[in-house]
Amino acid sequence: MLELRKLGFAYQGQPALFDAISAVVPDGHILAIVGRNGAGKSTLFRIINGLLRPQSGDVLVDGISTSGKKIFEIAAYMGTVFQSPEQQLFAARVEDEVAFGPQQLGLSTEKILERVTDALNRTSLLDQSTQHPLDLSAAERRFLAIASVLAMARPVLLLDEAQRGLDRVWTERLEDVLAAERAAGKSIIVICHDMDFVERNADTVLALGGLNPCQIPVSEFFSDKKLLTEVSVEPPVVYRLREFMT
Ligand SMILES: Nc1ncnc2c1ncn2[C@@H]1O[C@H](COP(=O)(O)OP(=O)(O)OP(=O)(O)O)[C@@H](O)[C@H]1O
Repeated sequence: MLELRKLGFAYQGQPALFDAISAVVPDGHILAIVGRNGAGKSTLFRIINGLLRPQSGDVLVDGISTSGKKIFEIAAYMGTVFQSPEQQLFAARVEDEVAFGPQQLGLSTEKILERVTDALNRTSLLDQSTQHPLDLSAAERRFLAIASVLAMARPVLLLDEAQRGLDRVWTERLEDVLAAERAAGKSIIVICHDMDFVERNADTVLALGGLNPCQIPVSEFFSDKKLLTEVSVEPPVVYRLREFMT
Protein backbone atom coordinates (compact mmCIF):
# COMPACT_ATOMS: atom_id res chain seq x y z
CA MET A 1 0.00 0.00 0.00
CA LEU A 2 1.19 3.49 -0.87
CA GLU A 3 0.24 6.43 1.28
CA LEU A 4 0.75 10.13 0.59
CA ARG A 5 0.47 11.98 3.85
CA LYS A 6 -0.05 15.77 3.83
CA LEU A 7 2.57 16.49 1.16
CA GLY A 8 3.59 20.07 0.48
CA PHE A 9 6.18 21.56 -1.87
CA ALA A 10 7.33 24.97 -3.16
CA TYR A 11 9.94 25.88 -5.77
CA GLN A 12 12.05 28.75 -4.40
CA GLY A 13 9.20 29.88 -2.19
CA GLN A 14 6.56 29.49 -4.95
CA PRO A 15 4.07 26.81 -3.89
CA ALA A 16 3.68 24.04 -6.49
CA LEU A 17 1.34 21.99 -4.32
CA PHE A 18 -1.10 24.47 -2.90
CA ASP A 19 -2.55 22.26 -0.20
CA ALA A 20 -1.32 19.39 1.86
CA ILE A 21 -1.92 16.46 -0.49
CA SER A 22 -3.04 13.15 0.95
CA ALA A 23 -4.09 9.90 -0.73
CA VAL A 24 -4.07 6.19 -0.09
CA VAL A 25 -3.41 3.66 -2.84
CA PRO A 26 -4.19 0.19 -1.45
CA ASP A 27 -2.86 -3.01 -3.00
CA GLY A 28 -4.71 -3.70 -6.25
CA HIS A 29 -5.80 -0.10 -6.76
CA ILE A 30 -5.28 2.50 -9.49
CA LEU A 31 -5.23 6.18 -8.54
CA ALA A 32 -5.28 8.77 -11.34
CA ILE A 33 -3.73 12.17 -10.67
CA VAL A 34 -5.44 14.73 -12.89
CA GLY A 35 -5.62 18.51 -13.23
CA ARG A 36 -4.86 21.39 -15.53
CA ASN A 37 -1.37 22.28 -16.77
CA GLY A 38 0.75 23.57 -13.93
CA ALA A 39 -1.51 22.10 -11.23
CA GLY A 40 1.41 20.21 -9.71
CA LYS A 41 1.01 16.67 -11.10
CA SER A 42 4.63 16.22 -12.20
CA THR A 43 5.87 17.78 -8.98
CA LEU A 44 3.79 15.34 -6.94
CA PHE A 45 4.98 12.45 -9.13
CA ARG A 46 8.62 13.41 -8.50
CA ILE A 47 7.97 13.67 -4.78
CA ILE A 48 6.46 10.19 -4.74
CA ASN A 49 9.39 8.58 -6.57
CA GLY A 50 11.95 10.48 -4.52
CA LEU A 51 13.39 12.78 -7.22
CA LEU A 52 12.10 15.69 -5.13
CA ARG A 53 11.82 15.70 -1.37
CA PRO A 54 8.61 17.04 0.17
CA GLN A 55 8.95 20.16 2.29
CA SER A 56 6.20 18.81 4.48
CA GLY A 57 4.45 15.48 4.80
CA ASP A 58 5.58 11.99 4.00
CA VAL A 59 5.35 9.15 1.46
CA LEU A 60 4.91 5.68 2.94
CA VAL A 61 5.07 2.25 1.33
CA ASP A 62 3.50 -0.50 3.43
CA GLY A 63 3.72 1.84 6.38
CA ILE A 64 7.44 2.56 5.90
CA SER A 65 8.39 6.19 5.37
CA THR A 66 10.60 6.96 2.36
CA SER A 67 11.90 10.18 3.90
CA GLY A 68 15.59 9.86 4.65
CA LYS A 69 15.93 7.00 2.18
CA LYS A 70 18.28 7.29 -0.78
CA ILE A 71 16.79 7.33 -4.26
CA PHE A 72 17.91 3.76 -5.06
CA GLU A 73 16.32 2.60 -1.81
CA ILE A 74 13.03 4.24 -2.80
CA ALA A 75 13.36 2.66 -6.26
CA ALA A 76 13.33 -0.73 -4.54
CA TYR A 77 9.64 -0.09 -3.81
CA MET A 78 8.59 1.72 -6.97
CA GLY A 79 8.80 1.22 -10.70
CA THR A 80 8.55 4.51 -12.58
CA VAL A 81 7.67 5.08 -16.23
CA PHE A 82 8.49 8.69 -17.03
CA GLN A 83 6.80 10.97 -19.53
CA SER A 84 9.59 10.50 -22.09
CA PRO A 85 10.53 6.90 -21.38
CA GLU A 86 12.80 6.79 -24.44
CA GLN A 87 15.24 8.66 -22.22
CA GLN A 88 15.23 5.71 -19.81
CA LEU A 89 16.63 3.37 -22.50
CA PHE A 90 20.36 2.75 -22.87
CA ALA A 91 21.06 -0.89 -23.86
CA ALA A 92 21.81 -2.04 -27.42
CA ARG A 93 19.21 -4.82 -27.43
CA VAL A 94 15.64 -4.88 -26.20
CA GLU A 95 16.18 -7.98 -24.05
CA ASP A 96 19.33 -6.49 -22.47
CA GLU A 97 17.39 -3.36 -21.58
CA VAL A 98 14.79 -5.42 -19.73
CA ALA A 99 17.41 -7.71 -18.16
CA PHE A 100 19.44 -4.84 -16.70
CA GLY A 101 17.19 -4.24 -13.67
CA PRO A 102 16.80 -7.91 -12.64
CA GLN A 103 20.58 -8.34 -13.05
CA GLN A 104 21.13 -5.58 -10.50
CA LEU A 105 18.91 -7.51 -8.10
CA GLY A 106 21.40 -10.38 -8.21
CA LEU A 107 18.86 -12.92 -9.49
CA SER A 108 19.94 -16.21 -11.08
CA THR A 109 20.34 -16.34 -14.88
CA GLU A 110 17.31 -18.59 -15.08
CA LYS A 111 15.17 -16.21 -13.03
CA ILE A 112 16.35 -13.21 -15.07
CA LEU A 113 15.42 -14.97 -18.32
CA GLU A 114 12.03 -15.84 -16.86
CA ARG A 115 11.38 -12.20 -15.86
CA VAL A 116 12.58 -10.82 -19.21
CA THR A 117 10.48 -13.25 -21.23
CA ASP A 118 7.42 -12.60 -19.12
CA ALA A 119 7.79 -8.79 -19.29
CA LEU A 120 8.38 -8.81 -23.07
CA ASN A 121 5.48 -11.17 -23.58
CA ARG A 122 3.13 -8.97 -21.53
CA THR A 123 4.17 -5.89 -23.50
CA SER A 124 3.93 -7.61 -26.93
CA LEU A 125 7.66 -7.14 -27.55
CA LEU A 126 8.86 -10.74 -27.55
CA ASP A 127 9.42 -10.73 -31.33
CA GLN A 128 11.58 -7.61 -31.03
CA SER A 129 13.78 -8.96 -28.22
CA THR A 130 17.04 -8.81 -30.22
CA GLN A 131 16.37 -5.45 -31.87
CA HIS A 132 18.04 -2.18 -30.96
CA PRO A 133 15.64 -0.07 -28.84
CA LEU A 134 16.10 2.88 -31.18
CA ASP A 135 14.79 0.77 -34.08
CA LEU A 136 11.45 0.35 -32.32
CA SER A 137 8.41 2.51 -32.94
CA ALA A 138 7.58 5.21 -30.39
CA ALA A 139 4.84 3.03 -28.87
CA GLU A 140 7.16 0.02 -28.72
CA ARG A 141 9.85 2.11 -27.01
CA ARG A 142 7.35 3.23 -24.40
CA PHE A 143 6.33 -0.38 -23.84
CA LEU A 144 9.99 -1.33 -23.55
CA ALA A 145 10.28 1.14 -20.67
CA ILE A 146 7.16 -0.45 -19.18
CA ALA A 147 8.62 -3.95 -19.67
CA SER A 148 11.80 -2.87 -17.85
CA VAL A 149 9.69 -1.70 -14.93
CA LEU A 150 7.53 -4.86 -14.91
CA ALA A 151 10.66 -7.03 -14.81
CA MET A 152 11.63 -5.39 -11.52
CA ALA A 153 8.37 -6.63 -9.90
CA ARG A 154 7.99 -3.64 -7.58
CA PRO A 155 4.91 -3.33 -5.33
CA VAL A 156 4.24 0.24 -6.54
CA LEU A 157 3.94 1.32 -10.16
CA LEU A 158 4.04 4.97 -11.27
CA LEU A 159 3.21 6.00 -14.84
CA ASP A 160 3.36 9.56 -16.13
CA GLU A 161 1.11 10.01 -19.19
CA ALA A 162 1.92 6.50 -20.43
CA GLN A 163 -1.24 6.47 -22.59
CA ARG A 164 -0.42 9.70 -24.44
CA GLY A 165 -0.34 9.34 -28.22
CA LEU A 166 -1.05 5.59 -28.25
CA ASP A 167 -3.44 4.21 -30.86
CA ARG A 168 -6.36 1.97 -29.88
CA VAL A 169 -4.40 -1.29 -30.06
CA TRP A 170 -1.54 -0.03 -27.90
CA THR A 171 -3.96 1.67 -25.51
CA GLU A 172 -5.74 -1.64 -25.01
CA ARG A 173 -2.40 -3.34 -24.42
CA LEU A 174 -1.57 -0.74 -21.78
CA GLU A 175 -4.96 -1.27 -20.17
CA ASP A 176 -4.32 -5.04 -20.11
CA VAL A 177 -0.96 -4.47 -18.42
CA LEU A 178 -2.55 -2.19 -15.82
CA ALA A 179 -5.40 -4.63 -15.17
CA ALA A 180 -2.95 -7.49 -14.67
CA GLU A 181 -0.79 -5.42 -12.32
CA ARG A 182 -3.83 -4.37 -10.36
CA ALA A 183 -4.96 -8.01 -10.15
CA ALA A 184 -1.47 -8.88 -8.91
CA GLY A 185 -2.03 -6.50 -6.00
CA LYS A 186 0.12 -3.57 -7.10
CA SER A 187 -0.51 -0.02 -5.93
CA ILE A 188 -0.62 2.02 -9.13
CA ILE A 189 -0.57 5.76 -9.81
CA VAL A 190 -1.13 7.18 -13.28
CA ILE A 191 -0.86 10.83 -14.24
CA CYS A 192 -3.34 11.33 -17.03
CA HIS A 193 -4.93 14.06 -19.14
CA ASP A 194 -7.18 11.57 -20.97
CA MET A 195 -10.40 11.35 -18.96
CA ASP A 196 -11.79 8.45 -21.02
CA PHE A 197 -8.70 6.48 -20.03
CA VAL A 198 -9.16 7.52 -16.39
CA GLU A 199 -12.84 6.52 -16.45
CA ARG A 200 -12.04 3.08 -17.88
CA ASN A 201 -9.06 2.24 -15.69
CA ALA A 202 -8.82 4.15 -12.44
CA ASP A 203 -10.49 3.37 -9.11
CA THR A 204 -10.02 6.79 -7.56
CA VAL A 205 -9.01 10.27 -8.70
CA LEU A 206 -6.87 12.91 -7.04
CA ALA A 207 -7.63 16.18 -8.83
CA LEU A 208 -5.08 18.96 -8.33
CA GLY A 209 -5.63 22.66 -8.88
CA GLY A 210 -9.00 22.97 -7.14
CA LEU A 211 -9.97 24.43 -3.81
CA ASN A 212 -9.70 21.27 -1.77
CA PRO A 213 -7.76 18.51 -3.52
CA CYS A 214 -8.89 15.14 -2.24
CA GLN A 215 -9.06 11.56 -3.41
CA ILE A 216 -12.51 10.44 -4.51
CA PRO A 217 -14.00 7.50 -6.46
CA VAL A 218 -13.97 7.94 -10.24
CA SER A 219 -17.77 7.94 -10.61
CA GLU A 220 -18.12 10.58 -7.90
CA PHE A 221 -15.47 12.76 -9.55
CA PHE A 222 -17.04 12.69 -13.00
CA SER A 223 -20.50 13.39 -11.56
CA ASP A 224 -19.33 16.49 -9.69
CA LYS A 225 -19.74 19.29 -12.25
CA LYS A 226 -18.59 21.98 -9.86
CA LEU A 227 -15.36 20.17 -9.13
CA LEU A 228 -14.76 19.37 -12.82
CA THR A 229 -15.06 23.07 -13.66
CA GLU A 230 -12.85 24.01 -10.76
CA VAL A 231 -10.02 21.75 -11.95
CA SER A 232 -10.65 22.42 -15.70
CA VAL A 233 -11.44 18.83 -16.60
CA GLU A 234 -13.88 17.74 -19.31
CA PRO A 235 -15.87 14.64 -18.31
CA PRO A 236 -15.35 11.50 -20.41
CA VAL A 237 -17.57 10.73 -23.39
CA VAL A 238 -19.83 8.28 -21.50
CA TYR A 239 -20.67 10.92 -18.91
CA ARG A 240 -21.31 13.58 -21.55
CA LEU A 241 -23.59 11.16 -23.45
CA ARG A 242 -25.44 10.25 -20.27
CA GLU A 243 -26.11 13.91 -19.60
CA PHE A 244 -27.21 14.45 -23.20
CA MET A 245 -29.69 11.55 -22.97
CA THR A 246 -31.30 12.66 -19.70
N1 LIG B 1 11.84 23.27 -11.69
C1 LIG B 1 10.93 24.18 -11.41
N2 LIG B 1 11.28 25.38 -10.89
C2 LIG B 1 10.34 26.31 -10.58
N3 LIG B 1 9.01 26.12 -10.76
C3 LIG B 1 8.61 24.97 -11.27
C4 LIG B 1 9.55 23.93 -11.64
N4 LIG B 1 8.83 22.87 -12.12
C5 LIG B 1 7.53 23.22 -12.08
N5 LIG B 1 7.40 24.47 -11.57
C6 LIG B 1 6.14 25.19 -11.34
O1 LIG B 1 5.38 24.44 -10.38
C7 LIG B 1 4.01 24.42 -10.74
C8 LIG B 1 3.54 22.97 -10.93
O2 LIG B 1 4.20 22.44 -12.09
P1 LIG B 1 4.06 20.91 -12.53
O3 LIG B 1 4.98 20.69 -13.68
O4 LIG B 1 4.22 20.03 -11.35
O5 LIG B 1 2.54 20.88 -13.02
P2 LIG B 1 1.81 19.78 -13.94
O6 LIG B 1 0.43 19.65 -13.37
O7 LIG B 1 2.62 18.55 -14.03
O8 LIG B 1 1.75 20.52 -15.34
P3 LIG B 1 1.65 19.85 -16.83
O9 LIG B 1 0.30 19.22 -16.95
O10 LIG B 1 1.81 21.05 -17.72
O11 LIG B 1 2.79 18.86 -16.96
C9 LIG B 1 3.88 25.29 -11.99
O12 LIG B 1 3.52 26.57 -11.59
C10 LIG B 1 5.27 25.26 -12.59
O13 LIG B 1 5.53 26.43 -13.32
